[in-house]
Amino acid sequence: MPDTPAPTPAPVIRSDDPASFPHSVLAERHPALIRKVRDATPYGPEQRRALDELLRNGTESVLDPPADDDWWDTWNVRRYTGRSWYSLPFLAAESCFYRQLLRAVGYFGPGPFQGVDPFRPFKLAELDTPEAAAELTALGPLSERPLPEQLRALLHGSLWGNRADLGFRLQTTGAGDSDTAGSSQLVADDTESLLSLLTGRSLPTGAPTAASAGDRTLCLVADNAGRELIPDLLLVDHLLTHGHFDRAVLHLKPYPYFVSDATTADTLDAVHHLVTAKTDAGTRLHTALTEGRLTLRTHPFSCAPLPYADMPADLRADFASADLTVMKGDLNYRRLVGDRLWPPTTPFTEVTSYFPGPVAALRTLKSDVITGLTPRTESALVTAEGQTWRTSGTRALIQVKV
Ligand SMILES: O=P(O)(O)OC[C@@]1(O)O[C@H](CO)[C@@H](O)[C@@H]1O
Repeated sequence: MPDTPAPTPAPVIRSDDPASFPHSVLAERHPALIRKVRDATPYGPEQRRALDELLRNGTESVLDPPADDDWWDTWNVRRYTGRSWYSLPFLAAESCFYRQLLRAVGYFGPGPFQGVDPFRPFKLAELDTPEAAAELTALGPLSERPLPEQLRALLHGSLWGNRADLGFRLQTTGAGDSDTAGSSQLVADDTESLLSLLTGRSLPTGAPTAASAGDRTLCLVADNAGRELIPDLLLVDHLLTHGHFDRAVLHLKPYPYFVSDATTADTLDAVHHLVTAKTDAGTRLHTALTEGRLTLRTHPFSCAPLPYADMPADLRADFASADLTVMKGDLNYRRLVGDRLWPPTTPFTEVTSYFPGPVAALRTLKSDVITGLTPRTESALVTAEGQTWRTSGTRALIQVKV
């Protein structure tokens, strides 16, 4: 079991306040997701019964972990047995829910549905949308722009690709499709520092990057499949193709999680999609995979209900050996800074100081946690919107810790 995180003054986010965002996730989003999963795949009576049971007793009753699944012991979550789901840390409650959902559909087997991703129908549909096609069409004109401009556009494409994961759309219908990226401001913007780290130049402050010349490794901790993973892969392709990194390691989920989180199968689907669309990037990514310049990692901790501060030694060593780790998305952000109600002006660099090496967060704001705002930004947001900016998915940030 990992070490317990150091005590901190900021309270852990829970779901027990009925007016809170986390409560709505457990009370509304999870039941909606069970129904969607039930409708999307012709599961047999056994799996349907288990899904109905989860719907009936799921988050409304107390936590009842199965005796024969050691995931609950590995991450020390069996200690929550008999407690209301709403009393758990939000991160743990969600993680336990996804574990129960996968068990209900027989994902862990044995049986005919072993390894069948209940979210795959939604993920594949994502790749088939007119919006996804338009994004690929835009690659042509982009390739004629100067390289620094391309990199900046691909970086922001990867950021805004996180705008609306499939789970998010269950609750805020349509929010993910509206063109909010252009009109929204970044609430924190370390783009210049990140570009320096990505290209190996010295930082705008004049300080040299930690990266040495040559032999550079990028870790990209992916978030969602489909329309987020495609721009992530395009960014990785650009960085490898133009010599900014020699190797990239893509961290993925070992099995389906938080609806649309990317797995190995989703990554292969995305690369296949890029190849079928006859993009040069697709061909290059395919080759990079076969040559080992792009490698895939599926560490079990990626589906653990814990913050990165508790990561095991082997994962820590992975990140420590990278010249830069890029964390994509809201869930990774929650795990990176700790899923706590920090005062919004708490420095990002302080809460991530434990991280072994330079790390960047690219995230649209879809949950309460936030760090690294200036007092001015915070008060402007609150004056304009109260607290809705925290969870609406219309704001974003780029933050860097060197
Ligand atoms: O990591 P992602 O895909 O950007 O976001 C995951 C997410 O939708 O899931 C949680 C609610 O289920 C929220 O915290 C968050 O907005």
